[in-house]
Amino acid sequence: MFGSGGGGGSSSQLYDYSEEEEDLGKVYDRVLMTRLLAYLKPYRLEVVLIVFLMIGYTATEMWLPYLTKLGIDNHIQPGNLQGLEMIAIYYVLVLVARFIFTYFEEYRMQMVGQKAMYDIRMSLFSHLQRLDVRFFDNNPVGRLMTRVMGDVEVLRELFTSGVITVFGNLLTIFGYMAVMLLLNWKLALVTFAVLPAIFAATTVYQVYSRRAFRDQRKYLAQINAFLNENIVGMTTMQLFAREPRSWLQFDERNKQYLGANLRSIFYFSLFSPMIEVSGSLALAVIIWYGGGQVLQDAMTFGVLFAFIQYSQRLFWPIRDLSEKYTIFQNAMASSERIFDLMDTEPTIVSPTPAKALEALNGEIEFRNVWLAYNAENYVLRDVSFKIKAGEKVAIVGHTGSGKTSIINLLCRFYEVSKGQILIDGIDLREMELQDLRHAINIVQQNIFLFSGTVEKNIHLDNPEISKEDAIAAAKEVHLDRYVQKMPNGYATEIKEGGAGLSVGQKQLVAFARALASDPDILILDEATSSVDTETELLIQDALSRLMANRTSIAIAHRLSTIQNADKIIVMQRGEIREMGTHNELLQQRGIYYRLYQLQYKGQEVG
Ligand SMILES: Nc1ncnc2c1ncn2[C@@H]1O[C@H](COP(=O)(O)OP(=O)(O)OP(=O)(O)O)[C@@H](O)[C@H]1O
Repeated sequence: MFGSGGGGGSSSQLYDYSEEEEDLGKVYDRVLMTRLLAYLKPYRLEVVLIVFLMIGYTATEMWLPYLTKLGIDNHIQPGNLQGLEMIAIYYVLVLVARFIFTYFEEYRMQMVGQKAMYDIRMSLFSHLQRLDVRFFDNNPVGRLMTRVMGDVEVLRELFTSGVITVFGNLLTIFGYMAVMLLLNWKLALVTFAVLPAIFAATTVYQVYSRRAFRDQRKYLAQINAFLNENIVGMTTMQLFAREPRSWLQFDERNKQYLGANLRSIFYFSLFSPMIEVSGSLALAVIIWYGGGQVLQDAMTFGVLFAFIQYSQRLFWPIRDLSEKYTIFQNAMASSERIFDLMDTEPTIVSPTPAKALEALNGEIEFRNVWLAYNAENYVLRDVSFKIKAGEKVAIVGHTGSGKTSIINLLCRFYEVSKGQILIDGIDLREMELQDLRHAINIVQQNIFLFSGTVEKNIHLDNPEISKEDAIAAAKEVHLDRYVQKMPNGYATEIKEGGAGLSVGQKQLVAFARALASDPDILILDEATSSVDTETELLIQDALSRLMANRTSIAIAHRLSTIQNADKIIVMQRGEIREMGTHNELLQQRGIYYRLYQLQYKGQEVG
């Protein structure tokens, strides 16, 4: 008995994705199979057609040896050439029919498989889009990519050469056996005597190849994860001259993968001739027993000749079936992981019914808010504050003090553990998520630019933002002057991740993006990286334009931002320790004062 597939669970080790590849799992699981077959439902007519094509193929295929028997027994042996050409014509016609059946069956089957995979990929992707940030914290990109592309590809094999062809294989096997029994049941039974040997060879092959196969998948997953991490982190690796170490680590994984591949090939190389030998054994038996019968006139030579062909054709579907075993096993493991992902429900969802939001004023209140990302490990403790509509607030504090966490909660990327967050007096949890995210715009520290034009990176395909709006926003935040210098202006293609733009330019693109969407509340996670003085002045001016006439919260790293703030919230170890204006807080000579001396004072000019 095989254990059920691993699935789920997060790995803390760097490259260890093995736990989810450990078990190859069951060959057949009714629940999984039912869910999988549901994806064939929209194509059930196609499937019925494929089954008919398959029956047609098997039926035509079975005629071929029989026609040779007719030719030998009725014409060649008695020396009666009349009608032999008709048999030759029939033979060709049957071959053509078989070709047509094969072509349509194969084409339709691949098409249904591809369409079903398209559907699964779409539902996986839209499911991923609904999942909340916490899920992505725990699931590395590599793993999710494997789900959407790798695991789904395994299922394609199940749909195209698994489910339906098993039926075809069984049909062929039983069809041939029936015809052989009808032609000469004694010779048929003698031929079938070889079948146990084939089944034994197949079983042995399955047992040994399974382990090799499992290792293959495990090591491949590890190589993928390793490659992913190393390519993404190539610059850091080169900077720290880690190439030789990484080379050795890759070599080790590559060797393991090679070993598993070779083992798998070894078993297959052994299995293939074993099937061949069994086939030849059947041939020997037929010649020996059948030949004897022909000499005793108990059987015609044509039947013997047909039997030789039937027996050879019988072994291919049997061998095919043994390969299906692996396909089923893989598909069950993959589908278990895919459904695991599909069954992961987002924890942060819109309520039903949600409160309808008219235009927001942008008043924010945190009421005794607590947050723990993990268990009872609170990173925000009893945080309470109010921000009036249109106020500019700066949050400051040492690293890890909980500044980003406040923003994460306000955008409802995470749920509060205790307490309440209200916008215009409405609890976030009572709002439609779409409405909330529409009302808030966040300029993050790591600005994400999509591959596409500058213009697209500003309006992000939002139909409410026209090209003119996008350009106006770019002008307002001083991005325009840089875009004008680009080869194609706003139509200039930006590479994925914004490679080719400077840090300052990227920030301006993000500002233009935020301004164009005209949010009620603006959140700014200020970048710490410094830019040249000229750009810095442009950024500061852009910022003040961006923040004008709307509620804004900034995790502040700029002196200008804190000086311009109506209120500064000072965080320490997850708690609000001080709150007030720049001057008020300086006078208190408390945490802010020290922080100011350490972090901000140096930015003072003159
Ligand atoms: N996704 C997460 N899962 C678990 N713990 C987290 C997560 N994000 C942050 N933390 C933890 O919560 C605490 C507060 O982190 P937070 O990012 O809010 O601090 P911060 O003040 O914004 O720090 P920085 O100035 O360095 O960005 C830290 O101890 C951090 O390790």
